[in-house]
Amino acid sequence: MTWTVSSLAWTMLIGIVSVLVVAFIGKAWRVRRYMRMLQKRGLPMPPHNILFGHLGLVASIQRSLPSDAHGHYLADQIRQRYPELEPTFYLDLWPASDPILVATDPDVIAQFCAPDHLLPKHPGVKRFMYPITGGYDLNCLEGETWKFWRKLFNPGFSAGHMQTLVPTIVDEVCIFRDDLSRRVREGKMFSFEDHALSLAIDVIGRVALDTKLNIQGQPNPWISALLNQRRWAAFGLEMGIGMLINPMRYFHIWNNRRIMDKYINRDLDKRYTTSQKRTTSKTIIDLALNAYRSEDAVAGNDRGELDAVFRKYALSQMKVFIFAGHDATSTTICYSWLLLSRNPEAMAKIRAEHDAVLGLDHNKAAAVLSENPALLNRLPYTLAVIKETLRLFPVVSSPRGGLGSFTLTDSKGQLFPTEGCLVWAVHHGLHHNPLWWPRVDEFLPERFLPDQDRPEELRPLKNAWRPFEIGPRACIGTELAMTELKIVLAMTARAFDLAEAFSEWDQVHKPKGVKTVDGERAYQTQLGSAHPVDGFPVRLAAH
Ligand code: HEM
Repeated sequence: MTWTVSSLAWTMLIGIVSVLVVAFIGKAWRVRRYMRMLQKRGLPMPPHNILFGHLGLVASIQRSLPSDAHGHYLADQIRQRYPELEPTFYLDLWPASDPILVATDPDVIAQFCAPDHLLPKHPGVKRFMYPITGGYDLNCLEGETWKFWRKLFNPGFSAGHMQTLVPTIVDEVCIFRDDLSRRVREGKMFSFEDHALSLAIDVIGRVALDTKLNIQGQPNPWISALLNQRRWAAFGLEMGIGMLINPMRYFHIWNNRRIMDKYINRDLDKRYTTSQKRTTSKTIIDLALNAYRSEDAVAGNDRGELDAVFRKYALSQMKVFIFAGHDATSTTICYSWLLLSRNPEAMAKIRAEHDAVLGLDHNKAAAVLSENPALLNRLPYTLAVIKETLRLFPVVSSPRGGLGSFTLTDSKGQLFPTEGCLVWAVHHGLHHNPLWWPRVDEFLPERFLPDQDRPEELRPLKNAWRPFEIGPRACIGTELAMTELKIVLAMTARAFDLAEAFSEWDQVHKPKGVKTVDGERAYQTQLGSAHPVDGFPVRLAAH
């Protein structure tokens, strides 16, 4: 009997494995044949191998890059290897990914991000966001549910509302500037990114939760859990199968979520019970609670406490704002400082603009801005520096899911089917393509000056600058990010001189393997979005 049961179990196991192997080979065959069919139609792709697709090419690119380089470098690395390849092309990385349609052509990207022609988010977005938000957040939602929440939160990010937030942001930047002054006195190498991250978290804490998180003062358990959660987030197989199925990954995701939810639930409940009335506040938490109270008012309900469905969505939304609200902004603070430190002429121009608009005493910039927030609109060179930083170091890209009925057309009239594809608007590839950008690798803020102050040959092409994406799913936090970045530069550019300290960092940490991307040591690494590698080590002096 024992023999019979065990042989039955073995037979079933072998049967299941055989079915899986046959399904795997069948799918591989279909994907490779599909790619060959597209290739025969003349659609662009790098040389395709019938057995391995483009896995060999990508493996060879990966070997030439640092092991922790961000995935968005891939598109531009392929362009460099195949300069005659069109800016929209297919990549076959199955089983690591669905077939990919890489888009670095502004007009092609505009076709699937446009209001009347919008592809849905790729399922990888939800997979990626799941550990961080649970997946019921603005970034992951679709259709009517997405529209409802987007409309609800839009007033919290309007340009007018941003002006009212300037004094609050200035308060937080004062702490940032004082911490940097302390670093100057210490005279040691330190991670600039740690300070930028803490600042951006404190700012979004005030804007979203109306709470002074004070991360710049001391660690906070729920924010530590959120930051730790980024390590476990995966779009696809990029962290390797071993790590994906590692039980410890699931334990960390569960535990971090437990810690985050406890804190945010407490805030939600406190806010809801202390004030049962609608408020005029435009913080994210109040906008969400107001909507809930309105539902009650219309239905004549008195639910006493928040219901489970609302709580699930509200929690997810608070987390996406705290996460997205600090992540890309802090990276941009780092890279704007890096680029200014490498370009003394640009640094001199931005300082001159601040002297002219905010007064000669940089210590008074905080008071001047708090009193007159509209002065931020009179800093065109500062704005141009930020835009050029986001061109050279974009932080996020836009992955969409292809549809059977949905075809893209390039300038030659070639039709690109999208069914079953990850349709990937790669902002890094778009911003680094010499087809769209003259003197593509140079830091030239002048590109983004108003028409009368800009050399005509540097005029940016329509739709080619899209670090926040364009269209209905564009970043809701654009105004906040731009306001915050301008304030940071206005309050710090004249106070400090920064020197990147990667050589010193390397001497201490002795990293192994390749440590540059196209000669750039301060390359971007994946941690949530694209972050400066090694925490951006610097030395700072008073200016
Ligand atoms: C430099 C800073 C930032 C950059 C470069 C950036 C970039 C982006 C991009 C490219 C998208 C679209 C993603 C896609 O198409 O799949 C996006 C969406 C989003 N961003 Fe940002 N972002 C920044 C700052 C912020 C801030 C400060 C907040 C919050 C206050 C925020 C919240 C969001 C949210 C909630 C979405 C999803 C919007 C929706 O689908 O309706 N971001 N961001």
